[in-house]
Amino acid sequence: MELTVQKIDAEEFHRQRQEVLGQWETGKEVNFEEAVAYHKELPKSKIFAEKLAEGKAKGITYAQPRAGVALLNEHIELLRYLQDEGGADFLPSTIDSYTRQNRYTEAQAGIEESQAIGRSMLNGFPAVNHGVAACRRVVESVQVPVQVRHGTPDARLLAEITIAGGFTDYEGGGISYNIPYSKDVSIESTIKYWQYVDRLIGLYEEQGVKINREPFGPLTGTLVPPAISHAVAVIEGILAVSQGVRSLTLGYGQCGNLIQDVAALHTLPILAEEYLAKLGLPKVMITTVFHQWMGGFPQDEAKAYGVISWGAVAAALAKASKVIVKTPHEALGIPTKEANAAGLRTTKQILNMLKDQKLPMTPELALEEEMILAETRAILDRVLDLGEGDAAVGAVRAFQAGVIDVPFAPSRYNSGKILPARDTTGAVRLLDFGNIPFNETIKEFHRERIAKRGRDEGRDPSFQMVIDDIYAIGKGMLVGRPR
Ligand SMILES: CCC[C@H]1O[C@@H](n2cnc3c(N)ncnc32)[C@H](O)[C@@H]1O
Repeated sequence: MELTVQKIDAEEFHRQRQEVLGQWETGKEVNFEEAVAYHKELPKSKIFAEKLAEGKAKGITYAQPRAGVALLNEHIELLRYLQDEGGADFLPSTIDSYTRQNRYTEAQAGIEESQAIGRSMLNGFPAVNHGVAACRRVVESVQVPVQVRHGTPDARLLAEITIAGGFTDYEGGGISYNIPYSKDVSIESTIKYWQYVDRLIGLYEEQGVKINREPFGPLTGTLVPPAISHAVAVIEGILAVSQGVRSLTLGYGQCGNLIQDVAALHTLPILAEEYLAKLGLPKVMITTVFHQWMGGFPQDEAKAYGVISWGAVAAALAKASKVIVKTPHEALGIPTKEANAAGLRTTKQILNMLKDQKLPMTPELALEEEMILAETRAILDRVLDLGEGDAAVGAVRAFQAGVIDVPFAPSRYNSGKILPARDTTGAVRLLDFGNIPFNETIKEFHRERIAKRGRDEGRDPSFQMVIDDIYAIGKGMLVGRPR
């Protein structure tokens, strides 16, 4: 099938579906018509898009953790704990790494090992192996909507199983779950895999079943400038809506400078609506998700709570629809349920205290918003030029040309020529622009701010700044100042 943004035709979808449902034995549990009927029985309180719409109308910022363990009963116990003790407004099921790589045989071995040893030997919930009925037990065991969170390049079977299993939100995308998660998988192949996922959700939507889609905003989560992650988020939104998705949560990973982060959250939905309209695509519900700092964390738990709190402040002042919460065990590994719940309570304390405040518009905030809009438009317009109007073709060509370039990405399909560094206020700028299509005005904006940092620190801007910034937060700072 040649790459196109156009809706997958019914025959091609059906052909793929036979193959996908045969990839593991639990695929035969999926019955689309039965699953539609199951979804229609779900109470409104368990439908992600409905709760997001309520929150959007009331200006609420919801809190959601990441969480997943190998065995079904323990996973349910974990989610209930995060709901009851953490106050989670939404729940995840974070999927294990074997399942993310379609290695269901190893996932099965991990389940058996976990049963034998009595603790989770997988770093997430192996939903494909557990199957549809088990997913429904998860959904029926909690009071709030549940979302599939993962990092799967070929996420087709996982989508079939979990959506038939009652999950009402599905994270990821053909770019955002490739570039940061794979080394050697073509962008064309993962865009196609994810067009299947979005078409499946389009088919549910056509039956009146709302399934929300959340492209993975942070990408590598390491000094990713807002315009880069916004460009990917908007493209994945275009690809999803083109297949029939009607409810999108677009995401952004905290960078750490409050003005920049608030400007990023304000501009993301504006850009999405602008480009969906430009391409003549239908209006859809757009919400936003703010990810608390995705880079290196301090080991000291008190400092970790500081980072978590700062992420909660930025999410609240940006009026994000949802914030994804970190835990004080971030520097250590998979958090205990107690640590996970603690991160949630810290976050909700901040959200509750700040819910009646907002960051006033200032010249600095207005300028930051103007720059993010101009930068993202420069990238997206070039993507559409390269694709001759087709966002799917344009995305592949844009990565080939380095027009989209994600810092610190493992994928060999990513140019890796750009180099980000913080300016003296901690905002993320570009030290090296690679082939990103920014005009001289934009480049000067970045250069002069990084030059100012150099003067403040008595050193020439260099790669050392980048290295210092990568370790800064883990060492208790934001800007990687020289010792
Ligand atoms: C984008 C994913 C990175 C983040 O995702 C967290 N993460 C991964 N797997 C689990 C899990 N099984 N339970 C709780 N958190 C998890 C990591 O800590 C990190 O913050």
